[in-house]
Amino acid sequence: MTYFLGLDLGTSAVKCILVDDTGHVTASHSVEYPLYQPHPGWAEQHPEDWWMATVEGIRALIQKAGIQGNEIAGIGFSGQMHGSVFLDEAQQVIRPALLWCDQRTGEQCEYIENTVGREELGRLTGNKALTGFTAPKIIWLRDQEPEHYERVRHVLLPKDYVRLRLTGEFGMDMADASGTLLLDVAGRKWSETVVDRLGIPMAWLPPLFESGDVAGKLLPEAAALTGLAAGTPIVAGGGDQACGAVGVGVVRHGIASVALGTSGVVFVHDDTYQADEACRLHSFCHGVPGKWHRMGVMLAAGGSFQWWRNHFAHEELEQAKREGKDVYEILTAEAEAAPLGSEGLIFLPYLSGERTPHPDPKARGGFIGLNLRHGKAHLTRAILEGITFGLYDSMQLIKESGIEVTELRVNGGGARSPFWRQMIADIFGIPVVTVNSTDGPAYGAAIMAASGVLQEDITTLCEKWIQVVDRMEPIAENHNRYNSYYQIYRKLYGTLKETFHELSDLVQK
Ligand SMILES: Nc1ncnc2c1ncn2[C@@H]1O[C@H](COP(=O)(O)OP(=O)(O)O)[C@@H](O)[C@H]1O
Ligand SMILES: O=C(CO)[C@@H](O)[C@H](O)COP(=O)(O)O
Repeated sequence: MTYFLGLDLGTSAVKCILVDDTGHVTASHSVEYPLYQPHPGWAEQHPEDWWMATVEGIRALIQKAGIQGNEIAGIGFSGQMHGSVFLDEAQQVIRPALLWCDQRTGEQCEYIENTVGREELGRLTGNKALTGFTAPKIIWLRDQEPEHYERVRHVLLPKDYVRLRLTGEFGMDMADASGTLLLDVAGRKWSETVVDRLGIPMAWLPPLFESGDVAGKLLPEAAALTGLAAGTPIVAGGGDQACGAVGVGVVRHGIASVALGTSGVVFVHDDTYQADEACRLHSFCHGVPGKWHRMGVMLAAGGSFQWWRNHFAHEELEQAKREGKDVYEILTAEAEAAPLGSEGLIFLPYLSGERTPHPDPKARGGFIGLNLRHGKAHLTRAILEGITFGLYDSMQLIKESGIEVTELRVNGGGARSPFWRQMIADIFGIPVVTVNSTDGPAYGAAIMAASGVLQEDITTLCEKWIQVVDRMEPIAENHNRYNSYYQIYRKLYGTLKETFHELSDLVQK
């Protein structure tokens, strides 16, 4: 049997899946690694942790599946986007990587917009300067750690660093490169103008590939460590959002994906390059060669729910341990018992600041409307509702761009919950569909690997391999009731913005 290996280097773990040549997932294995927050708003990881976890994950997967490494015909890589891996002349990591959710680069974003010109930047890259993107991180290093900046010879994104260790080759796919703010997204090439105006040496940036292109072959030493066969082809893969969309079949108009990972994303496919003047949505290259996509990104979607679990779900964590259950299932069951609208309680999910639709690193979270009747179940439900309202904000921008969406395909950890899926259908007023693969980005990466090795296009493979297994219709009455809450939700950021900034500044002092 021939297999393809899909790897997703996520924020919390690397997820490894094995897919056979009919598209069936035969085994999976995840290995977690830590995230460091040395200061408020900072988020870093050690590239060495990604490498060790990937090696361990692949080894364990092969063992679990009971196959030989040489039965794997190709490898595809998905990865958390935007993170900066700085390498020196000897390809050694200079400092921990700054991640997509790191908010330290507000000043550098202003500098970039002033240096390149705000409108010019939008015209050249399709995007505006956002704190999570890679270019502001490079400028931050120049400003704050000049001794490190001096040593930089290569800048890579997270999965591209691990692929370098596997193959010895530098490379980056168009989809992930779009999130650097250095790509001419329309032209699918590095923007010489932006790179030049920011004084970043072009030699630091790797060669570009489409997602299904073979970007290297497995080195013998990496084969010995992982149990794979030397020479196995590795395709360029994609940023996790493009891979996730491919993994649920969002490769044509009319279908949107909703990703509920640590971040939350609403994603639509574009056949041609499209960007709105104000760059309110991200306009990026898709993982489908020659196609594009737009998306709105929330920074703490599943991340808000995870925060709630970590700090306020001690009883549920104990119960989960005792009964061998998933703590999120216990929490969502509690939330389901509270009434729609959480009896007048609204949660604002800006725990990590926000990107879409409020690009504001100083935005903060909150519960609005608390009264004495409210108990824990109300708060848990309000969190899920608030996250979903935040995603619906992105859908409003998509609708305003004239895109009609008739179906939503969910992926990411949050998509496991039928209660949350129905809530999404009800709030959006659009049917929510689940597909046979629940491994979104890793599955998309495996499709890209198969595309590169079998020389079949990604869209055809999606049509062959992906089937709809469940569909939830929106309930009209719930949509109307949620809409009354949403109208209040969408006013709250504007009302509280100044307060958020004052609070954020107090903590920074
Ligand atoms: N059974 C579940 N019900 C609801 N939400 C869940 C469930 N399992 C996981 N989640 C949510 O999914 C998130 C993790 O999603 P995942 O796609 O694994 O994230 P990442 O790729 O960022 O590491 C958790 O933080 C949590 O909010
Ligand atoms: O910043 C973005 C997309 O622009 C995030 O989607 C990251 O790519 C990480 O996502 P998770 O899968 O960890 O939520």
